[in-house]
Amino acid sequence: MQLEVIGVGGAGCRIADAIVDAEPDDHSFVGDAFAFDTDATSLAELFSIPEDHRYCYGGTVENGLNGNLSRGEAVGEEAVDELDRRLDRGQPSIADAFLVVVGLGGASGGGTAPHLVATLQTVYDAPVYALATLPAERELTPPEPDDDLRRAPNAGSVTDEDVTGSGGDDGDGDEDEVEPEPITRPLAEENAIRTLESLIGLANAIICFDNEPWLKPGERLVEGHDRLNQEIATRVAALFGATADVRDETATPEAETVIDANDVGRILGDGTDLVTLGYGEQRVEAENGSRFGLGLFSTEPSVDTAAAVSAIETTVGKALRGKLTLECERENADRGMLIVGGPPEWLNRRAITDARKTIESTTGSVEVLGGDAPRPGTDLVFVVVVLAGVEPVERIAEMRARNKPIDTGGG
Ligand SMILES: Nc1nc2c(ncn2[C@@H]2O[C@H](COP(=O)(O)OP(=O)(O)OP(=O)(O)O)[C@@H](O)[C@H]2O)c(=O)[nH]1
Repeated sequence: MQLEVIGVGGAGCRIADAIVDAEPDDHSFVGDAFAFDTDATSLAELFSIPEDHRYCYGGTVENGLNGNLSRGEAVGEEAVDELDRRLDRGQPSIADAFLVVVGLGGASGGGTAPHLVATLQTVYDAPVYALATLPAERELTPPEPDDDLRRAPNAGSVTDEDVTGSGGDDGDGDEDEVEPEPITRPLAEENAIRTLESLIGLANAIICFDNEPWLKPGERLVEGHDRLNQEIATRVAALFGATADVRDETATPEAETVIDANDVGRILGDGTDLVTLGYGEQRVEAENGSRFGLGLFSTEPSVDTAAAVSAIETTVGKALRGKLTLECERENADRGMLIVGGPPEWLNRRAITDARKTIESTTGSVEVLGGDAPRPGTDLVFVVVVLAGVEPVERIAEMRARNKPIDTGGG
Protein backbone atom coordinates (compact mmCIF):
# COMPACT_ATOMS: atom_id res chain seq x y z
CA MET A 1 0.00 0.00 0.00
CA GLN A 2 1.02 3.59 -0.49
CA LEU A 3 0.83 5.80 2.57
CA GLU A 4 0.74 9.58 2.45
CA VAL A 5 2.76 10.61 5.51
CA ILE A 6 2.15 14.14 6.76
CA GLY A 7 3.96 15.54 9.79
CA VAL A 8 2.52 18.61 11.52
CA GLY A 9 4.36 20.62 14.18
CA GLY A 10 7.88 19.94 15.46
CA ALA A 11 7.34 16.37 16.66
CA GLY A 12 5.12 15.37 13.77
CA CYS A 13 7.65 16.54 11.20
CA ARG A 14 10.62 14.90 12.93
CA ILE A 15 8.77 11.60 13.25
CA ALA A 16 7.57 11.76 9.63
CA ASP A 17 11.18 12.40 8.62
CA ALA A 18 12.32 9.36 10.64
CA ILE A 19 9.64 7.22 8.96
CA VAL A 20 10.93 8.18 5.51
CA ASP A 21 14.42 7.38 6.70
CA ALA A 22 13.34 3.95 7.98
CA GLU A 23 11.55 2.99 4.79
CA PRO A 24 13.26 -0.03 3.20
CA ASP A 25 14.48 0.75 -0.35
CA ASP A 26 12.95 -2.37 -1.82
CA HIS A 27 9.65 -2.19 0.10
CA SER A 28 8.62 1.39 -0.26
CA PHE A 29 5.33 2.25 1.38
CA VAL A 30 5.60 6.03 1.61
CA GLY A 31 3.81 7.49 -1.38
CA ASP A 32 4.68 11.06 -0.43
CA ALA A 33 5.88 12.65 2.76
CA PHE A 34 5.19 16.23 3.81
CA ALA A 35 6.28 18.35 6.76
CA PHE A 36 4.09 21.27 7.84
CA ASP A 37 5.19 23.49 10.70
CA THR A 38 4.97 27.08 11.89
CA ASP A 39 8.68 26.93 12.73
CA ALA A 40 11.04 27.35 9.76
CA THR A 41 14.13 26.43 11.77
CA SER A 42 12.68 23.11 12.79
CA LEU A 43 11.74 22.35 9.18
CA ALA A 44 15.25 23.20 7.99
CA GLU A 45 16.66 20.55 10.35
CA LEU A 46 14.87 17.64 8.68
CA PHE A 47 16.91 15.19 6.61
CA SER A 48 14.73 12.94 4.55
CA ILE A 49 11.62 14.85 3.52
CA PRO A 50 12.43 16.75 0.32
CA GLU A 51 12.63 20.51 0.77
CA ASP A 52 9.78 21.24 -1.60
CA HIS A 53 7.57 19.02 0.57
CA ARG A 54 8.34 21.07 3.69
CA TYR A 55 6.14 24.02 4.28
CA CYS A 56 6.19 26.76 6.89
CA TYR A 57 2.69 28.11 7.46
CA GLY A 58 1.09 30.54 9.88
CA GLY A 59 2.81 33.70 8.73
CA THR A 60 1.15 35.60 11.56
CA VAL A 61 2.95 33.52 14.16
CA GLU A 62 5.97 35.58 15.09
CA ASN A 63 7.47 34.30 18.30
CA GLY A 64 6.05 30.82 18.47
CA LEU A 65 2.66 29.85 19.82
CA ASN A 66 4.00 29.30 23.33
CA GLY A 67 1.72 26.38 23.97
CA ASN A 68 -1.40 28.42 23.26
CA LEU A 69 -3.59 25.75 21.70
CA SER A 70 -6.48 28.10 20.97
CA ARG A 71 -4.17 30.20 18.85
CA GLY A 72 -2.80 27.05 17.27
CA GLU A 73 -6.30 25.92 16.36
CA ALA A 74 -7.08 29.28 14.80
CA VAL A 75 -3.82 29.22 12.82
CA GLY A 76 -4.49 25.63 11.74
CA GLU A 77 -8.01 26.42 10.60
CA GLU A 78 -6.80 29.37 8.60
CA ALA A 79 -3.98 27.41 6.97
CA VAL A 80 -5.67 24.09 6.28
CA ASP A 81 -6.77 24.78 2.69
CA GLU A 82 -3.30 26.01 1.88
CA LEU A 83 -1.82 22.84 3.40
CA ASP A 84 -4.22 20.70 1.43
CA ARG A 85 -3.15 22.46 -1.78
CA ARG A 86 0.50 21.78 -0.89
CA LEU A 87 -0.25 18.08 -1.01
CA ASP A 88 -0.86 18.43 -4.75
CA ARG A 89 2.91 18.56 -5.14
CA GLY A 90 2.65 14.81 -4.57
CA GLN A 91 -0.01 12.33 -5.60
CA PRO A 92 -2.46 12.27 -2.71
CA SER A 93 -5.27 10.97 -4.88
CA ILE A 94 -3.58 7.60 -5.33
CA ALA A 95 -2.78 7.14 -1.64
CA ASP A 96 -4.29 4.06 0.02
CA ALA A 97 -4.27 5.85 3.36
CA PHE A 98 -3.05 9.02 5.06
CA LEU A 99 -0.97 9.10 8.21
CA VAL A 100 -1.09 12.47 9.97
CA VAL A 101 1.73 12.56 12.51
CA VAL A 102 1.54 14.89 15.49
CA GLY A 103 3.03 15.41 18.92
CA LEU A 104 0.05 15.90 21.22
CA GLY A 105 0.77 18.71 23.66
CA GLY A 106 2.01 21.39 21.29
CA ALA A 107 0.03 24.24 19.81
CA SER A 108 1.09 24.06 16.16
CA GLY A 109 0.67 20.36 15.49
CA GLY A 110 -2.15 19.93 17.99
CA GLY A 111 -3.98 22.97 16.63
CA THR A 112 -3.62 21.92 13.01
CA ALA A 113 -3.94 18.13 12.99
CA PRO A 114 -7.72 17.95 13.60
CA HIS A 115 -8.41 20.50 10.83
CA LEU A 116 -6.12 18.66 8.47
CA VAL A 117 -7.63 15.26 9.25
CA ALA A 118 -11.14 16.67 8.73
CA THR A 119 -10.16 18.18 5.38
CA LEU A 120 -8.49 14.99 4.16
CA GLN A 121 -11.59 13.01 5.12
CA THR A 122 -13.71 15.38 3.06
CA VAL A 123 -11.48 15.56 0.02
CA TYR A 124 -10.22 11.98 -0.31
CA ASP A 125 -11.76 8.53 -0.04
CA ALA A 126 -8.81 6.87 1.68
CA PRO A 127 -8.75 6.35 5.46
CA VAL A 128 -6.93 8.94 7.55
CA TYR A 129 -4.97 7.58 10.48
CA ALA A 130 -3.29 9.71 13.12
CA LEU A 131 0.02 8.82 14.69
CA ALA A 132 0.19 10.77 17.93
CA THR A 133 2.68 11.01 20.77
CA LEU A 134 1.58 11.61 24.35
CA PRO A 135 3.62 14.17 26.27
CA ALA A 136 6.11 12.90 28.82
CA GLU A 137 5.20 13.62 32.44
CA ARG A 138 8.64 15.14 32.97
CA GLU A 139 7.86 17.84 30.40
CA LEU A 140 5.16 19.30 32.60
CA THR A 141 7.21 20.42 35.56
CA PRO A 142 9.89 23.09 35.27
CA PRO A 143 13.24 22.07 36.76
CA GLU A 144 14.50 23.77 39.93
CA PRO A 145 15.43 27.42 39.20
CA ASP A 146 19.09 26.88 40.10
CA ASP A 147 19.35 23.82 37.92
CA ASP A 148 22.13 24.70 35.54
CA LEU A 149 20.91 21.94 33.26
CA ARG A 150 17.74 23.92 32.88
CA ARG A 151 18.44 24.54 29.25
CA ALA A 152 19.59 21.75 27.04
CA PRO A 153 21.83 22.64 24.14
CA ASN A 154 19.53 24.27 21.63
CA ALA A 155 16.67 24.00 24.07
CA GLY A 156 15.22 26.67 26.17
CA SER A 157 11.74 27.92 26.78
CA VAL A 158 10.44 26.92 30.13
CA THR A 159 7.32 28.99 30.46
CA ASP A 160 5.18 31.01 28.15
CA GLU A 161 6.74 34.27 29.32
CA ASP A 162 10.20 32.92 28.93
CA VAL A 163 10.02 32.71 25.16
CA THR A 164 8.08 35.86 24.49
CA GLY A 165 10.09 38.13 22.31
CA SER A 166 12.89 35.65 21.60
CA GLY A 167 14.31 36.19 18.18
CA GLY A 168 14.21 32.88 16.39
CA ASP A 169 15.81 32.27 13.05
CA ASP A 170 14.50 34.39 10.27
CA GLY A 171 15.62 31.78 7.80
CA ASP A 172 18.26 33.93 6.14
CA GLY A 173 20.99 31.46 6.98
CA ASP A 174 23.23 33.76 9.01
CA GLU A 175 24.12 33.62 12.67
CA ASP A 176 20.64 34.33 14.06
CA GLU A 177 19.81 32.82 17.39
CA VAL A 178 17.94 29.57 16.89
CA GLU A 179 14.44 29.35 18.39
CA PRO A 180 15.07 26.97 21.27
CA GLU A 181 13.09 23.79 21.66
CA PRO A 182 11.16 23.89 24.94
CA ILE A 183 12.24 21.44 27.63
CA THR A 184 9.15 21.94 29.72
CA ARG A 185 5.61 22.49 28.55
CA PRO A 186 3.31 23.03 31.49
CA LEU A 187 0.27 22.97 29.22
CA ALA A 188 1.28 19.86 27.31
CA GLU A 189 -1.06 17.42 29.00
CA GLU A 190 -4.06 19.70 28.92
CA ASN A 191 -3.39 20.43 25.25
CA ALA A 192 -2.85 16.75 24.50
CA ILE A 193 -6.22 15.72 25.88
CA ARG A 194 -7.93 18.53 24.04
CA THR A 195 -6.37 17.57 20.71
CA LEU A 196 -7.06 13.90 21.33
CA GLU A 197 -10.74 14.65 21.94
CA SER A 198 -10.81 16.79 18.77
CA LEU A 199 -9.47 13.91 16.72
CA ILE A 200 -12.17 11.55 17.95
CA GLY A 201 -14.76 11.10 15.25
CA LEU A 202 -12.37 12.52 12.63
CA ALA A 203 -9.43 10.12 12.37
CA ASN A 204 -10.17 6.52 11.43
CA ALA A 205 -7.78 5.38 14.15
CA ILE A 206 -5.10 6.87 16.38
CA ILE A 207 -1.82 5.03 16.72
CA CYS A 208 -0.37 6.23 20.03
CA PHE A 209 3.17 6.51 21.31
CA ASP A 210 3.60 7.43 24.95
CA ASN A 211 6.90 9.33 25.28
CA GLU A 212 7.39 8.93 29.04
CA PRO A 213 8.13 5.18 29.33
CA TRP A 214 10.51 5.34 26.40
CA LEU A 215 12.78 7.98 27.93
CA LYS A 216 15.67 6.93 30.17
CA PRO A 217 15.68 7.95 33.82
CA GLY A 218 16.66 11.61 34.05
CA GLU A 219 16.72 12.04 30.29
CA ARG A 220 14.92 15.04 28.89
CA LEU A 221 12.77 14.72 25.81
CA VAL A 222 15.01 17.01 23.76
CA GLU A 223 17.91 14.69 24.48
CA GLY A 224 16.06 11.48 23.72
CA HIS A 225 13.62 12.35 20.98
CA ASP A 226 15.77 11.21 18.07
CA ARG A 227 16.03 7.76 19.62
CA LEU A 228 12.30 7.68 20.34
CA ASN A 229 11.53 8.78 16.80
CA GLN A 230 13.60 5.89 15.48
CA GLU A 231 11.69 3.48 17.69
CA ILE A 232 8.41 4.81 16.32
CA ALA A 233 9.68 4.72 12.74
CA THR A 234 10.94 1.14 13.07
CA ARG A 235 7.45 -0.01 14.08
CA VAL A 236 5.65 2.01 11.44
CA ALA A 237 8.05 0.76 8.75
CA ALA A 238 7.66 -2.86 9.90
CA LEU A 239 3.88 -2.57 9.76
CA PHE A 240 3.37 -0.62 6.55
CA GLY A 241 6.49 -2.06 4.86
CA ALA A 242 4.73 -5.44 5.00
CA THR A 243 2.00 -3.97 2.82
CA ALA A 244 4.44 -2.46 0.33
CA ASP A 245 4.44 -3.25 -3.33
CA VAL A 246 7.61 -5.18 -4.00
CA ARG A 247 9.82 -3.16 -6.29
CA ASP A 248 11.90 -6.02 -7.65
CA GLU A 249 9.82 -9.17 -7.87
CA THR A 250 12.74 -11.25 -8.98
CA ALA A 251 14.60 -10.46 -5.76
CA THR A 252 11.81 -10.91 -3.23
CA PRO A 253 9.38 -13.79 -2.97
CA GLU A 254 5.71 -13.06 -2.51
CA ALA A 255 4.55 -13.30 1.10
CA GLU A 256 2.66 -16.47 1.93
CA THR A 257 -0.08 -14.38 3.53
CA VAL A 258 -0.05 -10.90 2.10
CA ILE A 259 -1.25 -8.00 4.24
CA ASP A 260 -2.76 -5.21 2.19
CA ALA A 261 -4.40 -1.82 2.74
CA ASN A 262 -7.82 -3.43 3.28
CA ASP A 263 -6.46 -5.69 6.01
CA VAL A 264 -4.86 -2.71 7.73
CA GLY A 265 -8.12 -0.79 7.38
CA ARG A 266 -10.11 -3.66 8.83
CA ILE A 267 -7.89 -3.97 11.90
CA LEU A 268 -7.33 -0.26 12.58
CA GLY A 269 -11.04 0.33 12.04
CA ASP A 270 -12.87 3.56 11.38
CA GLY A 271 -14.21 4.46 14.80
CA THR A 272 -11.14 6.41 16.02
CA ASP A 273 -10.00 3.50 18.13
CA LEU A 274 -6.70 3.80 19.94
CA VAL A 275 -4.00 1.55 18.55
CA THR A 276 -0.75 0.39 20.10
CA LEU A 277 2.19 -1.36 18.45
CA GLY A 278 4.47 -4.02 19.85
CA TYR A 279 7.76 -4.95 18.23
CA GLY A 280 10.44 -7.56 18.63
CA GLU A 281 13.46 -8.60 16.61
CA GLN A 282 16.16 -11.21 16.72
CA ARG A 283 19.31 -11.71 14.67
CA VAL A 284 19.55 -15.08 12.96
CA GLU A 285 22.02 -16.76 10.67
CA ALA A 286 21.02 -15.78 7.19
CA GLU A 287 21.05 -18.07 4.20
CA ASN A 288 23.94 -17.45 1.84
CA GLY A 289 23.65 -18.06 -1.85
CA SER A 290 20.00 -18.57 -2.76
CA ARG A 291 18.18 -15.31 -3.22
CA PHE A 292 14.90 -16.65 -1.97
CA GLY A 293 16.21 -18.98 0.69
CA LEU A 294 14.11 -22.01 1.41
CA GLY A 295 11.79 -22.85 4.32
CA LEU A 296 8.38 -21.38 3.64
CA PHE A 297 8.89 -21.59 -0.09
CA SER A 298 10.46 -25.01 -0.35
CA THR A 299 9.98 -28.56 0.77
CA GLU A 300 13.61 -28.66 1.90
CA PRO A 301 14.06 -26.39 4.83
CA SER A 302 17.62 -25.14 5.11
CA VAL A 303 17.10 -23.94 8.66
CA ASP A 304 16.49 -26.29 11.53
CA THR A 305 12.73 -26.21 12.11
CA ALA A 306 13.10 -26.06 15.88
CA ALA A 307 15.42 -23.08 15.56
CA ALA A 308 13.01 -21.26 13.24
CA VAL A 309 10.03 -21.97 15.50
CA SER A 310 11.95 -20.84 18.55
CA ALA A 311 13.11 -17.61 16.85
CA ILE A 312 9.52 -16.74 15.96
CA GLU A 313 8.15 -17.66 19.39
CA THR A 314 10.77 -15.56 21.15
CA THR A 315 10.27 -12.58 18.88
CA VAL A 316 6.49 -12.75 19.13
CA GLY A 317 6.85 -12.90 22.92
CA LYS A 318 8.92 -9.70 22.87
CA ALA A 319 6.41 -7.95 20.64
CA LEU A 320 3.32 -9.04 22.54
CA ARG A 321 4.53 -8.87 26.12
CA GLY A 322 7.32 -6.30 25.81
CA LYS A 323 6.95 -2.55 25.92
CA LEU A 324 4.16 -1.30 23.69
CA THR A 325 4.00 2.14 22.13
CA LEU A 326 1.07 2.70 24.48
CA GLU A 327 0.87 0.43 27.50
CA CYS A 328 -2.52 -1.27 27.86
CA GLU A 329 -4.21 -4.42 29.06
CA ARG A 330 -3.71 -6.81 26.15
CA GLU A 331 -7.05 -8.47 26.78
CA ASN A 332 -8.83 -5.16 26.12
CA ALA A 333 -7.86 -5.18 22.45
CA ASP A 334 -10.82 -5.59 20.12
CA ARG A 335 -8.73 -6.52 17.09
CA GLY A 336 -5.17 -7.47 16.35
CA MET A 337 -2.65 -8.08 13.62
CA LEU A 338 0.64 -9.91 13.52
CA ILE A 339 3.36 -9.52 10.95
CA VAL A 340 6.38 -11.77 10.99
CA GLY A 341 9.21 -10.72 8.72
CA GLY A 342 12.73 -11.80 7.98
CA PRO A 343 14.78 -14.17 5.84
CA PRO A 344 12.29 -16.46 4.04
CA GLU A 345 13.95 -19.64 5.29
CA TRP A 346 13.22 -18.56 8.88
CA LEU A 347 9.52 -17.82 8.34
CA ASN A 348 8.07 -21.08 9.59
CA ARG A 349 4.42 -21.18 8.60
CA ARG A 350 3.27 -23.27 11.58
CA ALA A 351 5.00 -20.98 14.01
CA ILE A 352 3.32 -17.95 12.43
CA THR A 353 -0.10 -19.60 12.67
CA ASP A 354 0.55 -20.52 16.31
CA ALA A 355 1.67 -16.97 17.03
CA ARG A 356 -1.58 -15.64 15.61
CA LYS A 357 -3.47 -18.01 17.90
CA THR A 358 -1.41 -16.79 20.85
CA ILE A 359 -2.53 -13.25 20.07
CA GLU A 360 -6.13 -14.41 19.79
CA SER A 361 -5.98 -16.11 23.16
CA THR A 362 -4.13 -13.22 24.83
CA THR A 363 -6.57 -10.60 23.59
CA GLY A 364 -9.66 -12.77 23.57
CA SER A 365 -10.35 -11.36 20.11
CA VAL A 366 -11.29 -13.48 17.15
CA GLU A 367 -10.42 -10.69 14.75
CA VAL A 368 -6.70 -11.22 14.49
CA LEU A 369 -4.96 -11.23 11.13
CA GLY A 370 -1.53 -12.66 10.50
CA GLY A 371 0.86 -12.05 7.64
CA ASP A 372 4.46 -12.53 6.69
CA ALA A 373 7.06 -10.28 5.14
CA PRO A 374 9.91 -12.16 3.47
CA ARG A 375 13.17 -10.20 3.44
CA PRO A 376 15.81 -12.20 1.58
CA GLY A 377 19.40 -11.32 2.32
CA THR A 378 18.66 -9.94 5.79
CA ASP A 379 19.57 -11.54 9.11
CA LEU A 380 16.78 -10.16 11.26
CA VAL A 381 13.55 -11.88 12.21
CA PHE A 382 11.11 -9.16 13.25
CA VAL A 383 7.57 -9.16 14.54
CA VAL A 384 5.13 -6.32 14.77
CA VAL A 385 1.92 -6.76 16.74
CA VAL A 386 -0.92 -4.31 16.24
CA LEU A 387 -3.55 -4.07 18.97
CA ALA A 388 -6.56 -1.92 18.12
CA GLY A 389 -9.46 -0.75 20.23
CA VAL A 390 -7.42 -1.01 23.43
CA GLU A 391 -9.37 1.34 25.68
CA PRO A 392 -9.75 1.72 28.59
CA VAL A 393 -6.09 2.71 28.89
CA GLU A 394 -4.96 3.74 32.36
CA ARG A 395 -2.54 6.41 31.15
CA ILE A 396 -5.16 8.15 29.03
CA ALA A 397 -7.82 7.83 31.75
CA GLU A 398 -5.44 9.51 34.22
CA MET A 399 -4.65 12.30 31.78
CA ARG A 400 -8.35 12.83 31.16
CA ALA A 401 -9.12 12.89 34.88
CA ARG A 402 -6.44 15.52 35.51
CA ASN A 403 -7.63 17.65 32.62
CA LYS A 404 -11.38 17.61 32.73
CA PRO A 405 -12.95 20.51 30.88
CA ILE A 406 -14.16 23.13 33.38
CA ASP A 407 -17.86 22.62 34.00
CA THR A 408 -19.59 25.95 33.62
CA GLY A 409 -23.05 24.45 33.63
CA GLY A 410 -23.59 24.84 37.38
CA GLY A 411 -24.44 21.22 38.03
N1 LIG B 1 8.49 11.40 20.20
C1 LIG B 1 8.67 12.71 20.08
N2 LIG B 1 7.92 13.57 20.75
C2 LIG B 1 8.18 14.88 20.60
C3 LIG B 1 9.21 15.38 19.79
N3 LIG B 1 9.22 16.72 19.87
C4 LIG B 1 8.22 17.07 20.69
N4 LIG B 1 7.56 15.95 21.13
C5 LIG B 1 6.32 15.87 21.90
O1 LIG B 1 5.33 16.58 21.17
C6 LIG B 1 4.76 17.60 21.95
C7 LIG B 1 4.54 18.81 21.07
O2 LIG B 1 5.79 19.31 20.66
P1 LIG B 1 6.00 19.96 19.22
O3 LIG B 1 5.52 19.01 18.19
O4 LIG B 1 7.41 20.42 19.13
O5 LIG B 1 5.04 21.19 19.31
P2 LIG B 1 4.38 21.94 18.09
O6 LIG B 1 3.22 21.15 17.59
O7 LIG B 1 5.44 22.28 17.10
O8 LIG B 1 3.76 23.22 18.78
P3 LIG B 1 4.43 24.51 19.39
O9 LIG B 1 5.89 24.22 19.61
O10 LIG B 1 3.68 24.66 20.69
O11 LIG B 1 4.16 25.57 18.41
C8 LIG B 1 5.71 17.82 23.09
O12 LIG B 1 5.02 18.21 24.25
C9 LIG B 1 6.37 16.48 23.27
O13 LIG B 1 5.61 15.65 24.12
C10 LIG B 1 9.98 14.44 19.04
O14 LIG B 1 10.86 14.75 18.24
N5 LIG B 1 9.66 13.13 19.23
